Amino acid sequence: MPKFGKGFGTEIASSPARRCEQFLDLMSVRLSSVADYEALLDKYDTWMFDCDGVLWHGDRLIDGAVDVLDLLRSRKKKVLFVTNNATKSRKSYKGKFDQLGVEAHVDEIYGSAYAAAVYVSSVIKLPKDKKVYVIGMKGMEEELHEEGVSFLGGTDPADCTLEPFSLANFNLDPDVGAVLCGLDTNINYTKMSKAFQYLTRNPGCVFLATNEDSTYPAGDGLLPGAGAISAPLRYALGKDPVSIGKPASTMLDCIKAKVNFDPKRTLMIGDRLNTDILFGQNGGLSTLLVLTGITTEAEITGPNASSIVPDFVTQSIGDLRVIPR
Ligand SMILES: O=C(O)[C@H](O)[C@H](O)COP(=O)(O)O
Ligand SMILES: [Mg+2]
Repeated sequence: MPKFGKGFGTEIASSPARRCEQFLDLMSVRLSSVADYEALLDKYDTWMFDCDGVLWHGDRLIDGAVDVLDLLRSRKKKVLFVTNNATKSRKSYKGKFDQLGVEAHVDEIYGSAYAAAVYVSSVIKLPKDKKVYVIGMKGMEEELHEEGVSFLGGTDPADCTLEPFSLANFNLDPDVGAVLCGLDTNINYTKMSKAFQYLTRNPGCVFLATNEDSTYPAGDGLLPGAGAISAPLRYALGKDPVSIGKPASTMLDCIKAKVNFDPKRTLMIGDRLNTDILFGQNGGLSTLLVLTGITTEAEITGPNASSIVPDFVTQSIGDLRVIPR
């Protein structure tokens, strides 16, 4: 089983035994045999799946993903879906799973729109008379509504426009206490300008992002992600938002509030090192990287390998189909 290096710059221990432990601890394990995959099944009771790049590309399922999810459920494993994609609410994600013929239940689905709404209502406890200016889509609005948080912007036609933005005609809403920025395929200068006004003119207005993924794997290739949507605001403001999605712990806190699981017997499966794998590591989970999404072989092997090193690597989640039913 080929192995390759984890982090670099680790102080090499003096004793041979400790050196050996260090060496093994710094290595990922590339899964390849039925025994490898069966050992994962024995070791982990809870399986947390990232979605884009692991289960699907856009609306195109990754080959074998459904079979593996069915296998896990047949073995009484707890299956959870943990996505940074804020375009859909938990309920509308359930609709996507249904459309794709994948068994999933709303309380198994945790998206960054949900985590952001919980963060606004329960972590920063935005006062009820305050509002959120949304750069984002329906999913974000549905989750904010579900949490009883007032909002403006988002899918409002007045904001989804390519008309020139007129500052002279803009009425600043003094009740906006937060700007929440997520993946928004209707992004435009009006939304950026309004968000900028709130963040520079409303005292104490907080800058939040659902997640910071630079890109995401859509059906036919890569597209700019939520991180690319908030980037112009970061640059204009000269400050970063509080990012709520993976790798931050907020998402795991939302899951812990609803689901009992043992982190030591939980496996996080993802395609992006700096969100999914780091999220797992931050939460004390084991991590499995698949190469069907963002991360490439070159990022985990060779001289420029990332310092974020998953516990396990396999080409695709579909590889686990070899496990006998
Ligand atoms: O915001 C984005 O860039 C994408 O929605 C995000 O990368 C995809 O989320 P995932 O299911 O991979 O966490
Ligand atoms: Mg992904």
